[in-house]
Amino acid sequence: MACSTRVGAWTTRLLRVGLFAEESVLFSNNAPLRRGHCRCLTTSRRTQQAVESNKYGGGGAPINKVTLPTLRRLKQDKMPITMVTAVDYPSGVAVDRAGIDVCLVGDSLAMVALGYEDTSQVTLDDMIHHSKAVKRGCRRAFMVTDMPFGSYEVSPQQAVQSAIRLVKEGGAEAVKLEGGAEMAETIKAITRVGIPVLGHVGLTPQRKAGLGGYRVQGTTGEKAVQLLQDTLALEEAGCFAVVLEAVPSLVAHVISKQVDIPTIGIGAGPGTSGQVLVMNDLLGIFDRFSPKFCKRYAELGQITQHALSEYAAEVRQGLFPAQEHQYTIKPLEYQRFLELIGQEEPLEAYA
Ligand SMILES: Nc1nc(=O)c2c([nH]1)NC[C@@H]1CN(c3ccc(C(=O)N[C@@H](CCC(=O)O)C(=O)O)cc3)CN21
Ligand SMILES: CC(C)C(=O)C(=O)O
Repeated sequence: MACSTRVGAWTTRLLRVGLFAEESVLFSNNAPLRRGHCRCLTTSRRTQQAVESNKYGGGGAPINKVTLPTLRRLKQDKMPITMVTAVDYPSGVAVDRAGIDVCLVGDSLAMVALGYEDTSQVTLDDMIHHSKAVKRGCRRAFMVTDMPFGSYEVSPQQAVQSAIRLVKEGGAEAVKLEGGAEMAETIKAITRVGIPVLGHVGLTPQRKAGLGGYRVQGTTGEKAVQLLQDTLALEEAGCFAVVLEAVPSLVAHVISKQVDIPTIGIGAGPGTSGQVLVMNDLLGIFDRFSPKFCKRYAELGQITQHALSEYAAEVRQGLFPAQEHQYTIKPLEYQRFLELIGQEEPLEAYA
């Protein structure tokens, strides 16, 4: 029984990778598998079809597009939902190629892409501009855009108008907004016009000043109850999932068990239905702060710095461009060129 459950989970896992990764090493005939007993799955017809169908059809939606039912199914199958932020076309492409389920155009782009101190100054127009770029690269993942501070708090009407712009102009498939029970009416108004809403409780960065900084939330019994009530209110209001940010793992786990919708954690431990990180943090290209919850999977900041310094040094030393980076002209044409401009002396050879 336990064994078949495990194989079942692995079937799902393998199918997901096959469905979503553009060049899946797991499916090449002699690629090593992490679990030997699942090798038979690599040759199953369904899997093969999944790999072959993993191509974008002429301008239409990719065959294996992630939708709300996909996310519900992942939670049902106890498969962790993966979510990461993107801010532009290349990061959108990277999310899609990695087979990430949800691509968040988070308002953290204020800090990681625009250099603001916090997320308070980023505008709806900024979010639309970045969403458009991400969407051009990210077509398979489900794209959610953050409603920026000031674009939804005034009234449900204001929120609906802003959400419609994010969908219509930015290409968002859903919107995310921060806050608990007090946002219920707003969430109902947005979902009523057919726009899915992702909730966000715990550390809500747009309320940084009110929270007294970027601090862990729900750390007392009473505060944890409040967090649970807020999450239940968001579910009741119609959110398709809720982000839990910077809360103790035990609290996030209990909350996740109490709601039917998926919970996506950032600094909320492994007991949620999924995880989200800011791409710049996990790639090591943001160094203004490093929250405890962030794991750096690469040091691209260092790699970038090294590459740029080396380029500058090579240009200064005359090592770049080398022969292989240059275009040529036929000798006779070059001769003709010199004659036409009346230049008799051939130039000195390059240094
Ligand atoms: N690059 C980036 N990554 C993020 O995760 C992120 C942003 N930007 N911008 C918007 C918010 C701000 N976030 C933050 C920022 C700092 C901490 C932080 O330093 N937290 C302390 C907690 C201290 C405590 O309360 O004990 C930590 O040590 O993790 C947490 C979340 C999350 N969001
Ligand atoms: C940290 C994530 C959840 C976010 O809200 C953002 O990137 O803005």
